[in-house]
Amino acid sequence: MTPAVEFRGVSVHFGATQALAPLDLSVARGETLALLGPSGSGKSTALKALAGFLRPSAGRVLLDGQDVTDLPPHRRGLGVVVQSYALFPHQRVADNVAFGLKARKTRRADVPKRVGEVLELVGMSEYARRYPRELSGGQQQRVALARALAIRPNVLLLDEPLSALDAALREDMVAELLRLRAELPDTTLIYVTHDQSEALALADRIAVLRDSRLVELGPCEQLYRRPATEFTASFLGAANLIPVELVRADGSVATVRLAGRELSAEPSGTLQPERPVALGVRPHRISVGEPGPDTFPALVRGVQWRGSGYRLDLRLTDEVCDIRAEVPDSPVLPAVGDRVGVSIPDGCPLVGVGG
Ligand SMILES: Nc1ncnc2c1ncn2[C@@H]1O[C@H](COP(=O)(O)OP(=O)(O)OP(=O)(O)O)[C@@H](O)[C@H]1O
Repeated sequence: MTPAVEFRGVSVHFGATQALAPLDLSVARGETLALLGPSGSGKSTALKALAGFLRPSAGRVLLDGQDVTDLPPHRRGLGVVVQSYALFPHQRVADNVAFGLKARKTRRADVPKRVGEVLELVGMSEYARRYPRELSGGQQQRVALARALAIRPNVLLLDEPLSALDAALREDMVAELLRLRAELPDTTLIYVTHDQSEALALADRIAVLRDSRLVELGPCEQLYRRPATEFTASFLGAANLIPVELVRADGSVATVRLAGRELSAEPSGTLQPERPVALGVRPHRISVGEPGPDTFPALVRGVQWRGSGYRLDLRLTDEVCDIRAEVPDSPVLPAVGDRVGVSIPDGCPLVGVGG
């Protein structure tokens, strides 16, 4: 089937700076793709090239199989929501939402009905006559969404849409977006974020960007459970990367050695024979207890209360490797300076390091 969105070798330069290395990426109709990466990794640049806000230095952008590289933004038929809601302050909510419809010369008589429909969709019907300043941040963001949806776009682009909101509101908005998602099954959604939990919650697939390059692309669960690169492992879920020695690799199972003990691991991606490897261990999968013959000796270097549990900063003493553990609240909690025993489960992903 023809992809809804296709980047074909799209690259962007600003003078000598490469903001986006040649990107090849297809997004299916109805799919949600998250572009995830740290600040400056090229996410917004990719989105702007797609929206037509900047012209690629090379490559083509296709929508539904049509080359739109030379079309201005308003002729691409995309819905766009950016971080700062960019509502018109002197217009009421309903007029803000109607803006795109009028610009597209929608029949006058159809405008109020369409505005009503999308305000209903985002749960803002009662606020149609308010001004943006009379709304909370979350409500303004809903209006911005309604405005983008009013033109019934096949593709909706969201650039860090929740980053101006506080943590609790962000979580509510993720739930809202999921509900909206279910109501618009044919709309393709491209969601730019540096927040891995938003990407995991919303996306079907995640494209991980680093230093202007796509480093990994795949379904959320695959990237989380079997990241192919150390970067994805550490960025998506903040895995500890513990250097280990590869004893043998046999398809989907490998045996590794850490501090003289063997563990089984799951190699993801291709392991290069000469390249060092690391075990990607999520902080919540590490357990901490009394030192014993089946545990790795460690020194407690930091204890932080996190409400629902504790974060422990530990040094594996045999390996001189620092790791983080997240442990539930417990009556017997280690203190800084304590010597403890760390257990690492079998089956953690094994990734190549460097290169
Ligand atoms: N107009 C510009 N002129 C020069 N360099 C730019 C311009 N826009 C972006 N860049 C550079 O291109 C690179 C990618 O920027 P981009 O905004 O796409 O990153 P991002 O991943 O969206 O970051 P953030 O999460 O901080 O928004 C960065 O190194 C940035 O400094």
